[in-house]
Amino acid sequence: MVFAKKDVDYSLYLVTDSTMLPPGTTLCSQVEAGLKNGVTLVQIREKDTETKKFIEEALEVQKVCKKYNVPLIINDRIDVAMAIDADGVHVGQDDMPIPMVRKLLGPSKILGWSVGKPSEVETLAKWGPDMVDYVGVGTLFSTLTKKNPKKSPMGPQGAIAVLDALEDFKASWCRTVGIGGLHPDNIQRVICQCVASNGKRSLDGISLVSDIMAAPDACAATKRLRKLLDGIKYQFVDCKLNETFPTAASIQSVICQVSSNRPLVQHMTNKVHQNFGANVTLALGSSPIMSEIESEVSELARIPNSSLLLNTGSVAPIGTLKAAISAYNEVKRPITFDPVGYSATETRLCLNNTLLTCGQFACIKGNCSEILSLAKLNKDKMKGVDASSGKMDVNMLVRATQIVAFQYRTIAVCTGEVDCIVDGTFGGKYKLSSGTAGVTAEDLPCVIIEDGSIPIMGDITASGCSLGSTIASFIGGLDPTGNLFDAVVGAVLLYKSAGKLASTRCQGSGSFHVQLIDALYQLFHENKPEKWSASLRKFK
Ligand SMILES: Cc1ncc(COP(=O)(O)OP(=O)(O)O)c(N)n1
Ligand SMILES: Cc1nc(C(=O)O)sc1CCOP(=O)(O)O
Ligand SMILES: [Mg+2]
Repeated sequence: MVFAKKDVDYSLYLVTDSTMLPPGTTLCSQVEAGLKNGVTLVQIREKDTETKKFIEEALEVQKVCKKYNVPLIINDRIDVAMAIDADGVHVGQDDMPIPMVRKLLGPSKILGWSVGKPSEVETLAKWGPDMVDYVGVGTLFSTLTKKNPKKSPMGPQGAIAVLDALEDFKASWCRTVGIGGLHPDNIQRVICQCVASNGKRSLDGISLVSDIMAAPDACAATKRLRKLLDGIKYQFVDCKLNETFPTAASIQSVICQVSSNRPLVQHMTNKVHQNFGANVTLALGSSPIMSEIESEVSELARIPNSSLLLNTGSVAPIGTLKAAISAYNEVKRPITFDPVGYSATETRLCLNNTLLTCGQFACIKGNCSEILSLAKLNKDKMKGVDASSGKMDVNMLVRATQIVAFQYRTIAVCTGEVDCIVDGTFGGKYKLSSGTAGVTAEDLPCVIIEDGSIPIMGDITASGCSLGSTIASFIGGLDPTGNLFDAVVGAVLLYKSAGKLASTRCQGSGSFHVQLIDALYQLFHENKPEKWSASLRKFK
């Protein structure tokens, strides 16, 4: 049987591994459970099996695949694929070269290649459409399944680079599956985030081993995966996404919600910010907890209206930060991420990039240097952990903020004399293959907030970090019917207006600290956004 290549469904691609079978199951029983419940492509990958047994197993699996009219791919072994007339082969960078494999297989068989970087995409594009039919894009996340891996986890950002390369090198025929450490807690985020910058393609499917092969109930495991793949909405917070543009009235409503819900704002932050952040949070009718105890993050995340502020100036162990991200994502509670000094040092760059692959953030905020670096638009290294000096072109800031919002499917905030806020959540919508149907970062909703310069804001510690406390309070205090974009915009508008008000009342930086808390308290409890000094306008 020859499968027409254009008809191959890559959406749920099971790769076998009989070394992890649960008791009472067999290679074929796990494969059949998958096929019955939505697996669309099967690859037999038995790295430690002798040829004779491998052929026997492949023939059995082939029989099951034929029953469900699903193609069978053989891993590595072109000889076995030819011997049993399998539907295709998958090889990696260290296996037989693609042109040789294609010559042996002939033109009609499906040929897959493992790809981890754009230069490998350039090669396949040069070979043209008769060589590689699909690529396995990985390793997305760390996995124990692939022994002695040669590639370190690339995260969604690495996959985006591969998707961009496929578009740049015009390899439109080539399909894509993500692979490596894929499980129900990260699949929707991967499909949502892994979109080419031109919006024209996302992954065509996900490929996995242990989530099905090691599942005691492979039927249920496959059904769960199928449901995630066939969904259209990735609701990573229990409030509304991307509804309308913020107005004074909608911001007033946010403040009413925060007042009545009194959110618990867990701060994982630097020592300098802790005390001031706690006082800012209290001024906003919210309840701060400065906890970096890993064993209690799950409990805290489950408290109604919990909200996590993750400021990577924190000295908590990375394992604790990762545990906090998972805990809040698991219960769909918001995380505000502040990548302090994003690329100021190699250590910070590695820490921030690692955390950015670990979960979904409701809001990513940073100063213009941090946002420019996150968007990979900041050529030279950041100077220290302060925002870069000098005026920034607003168009450049907007572009960088839109890129960050688009790539992380988040609400991105770029702070400075002019604040820029972009909603990259797409209302939580996601789709295999077609990405955002061509919608790009430049098309994202963007607002600008300004109130003239407030130089003294830069003369106190933790003023930027405490905007994080304000955002975390506002998004944590939302009702399920509340809107995330309204809350983030409202927080930034309030914070800038309070800064301006405090600057008119203080005698110096010492009293400015106190005046800023007073101004936040006053404006919050008055709740008259239409009277605030900062201006809010749509960009474009
Ligand atoms: C769908 C898919 N993607 C990647 C791989 C990995 O192949 P390779 O790099 O050749 O490594 P081994 O699987 O041979 O260890 C794959 N098998 N399938
Ligand atoms: C077979 C394979 N290839 C990978 C790559 O990165 O190319 S990762 C991998 C194993 C994936 O197993 P699991 O779904 O259990 O994480
Ligand atoms: Mg291989």
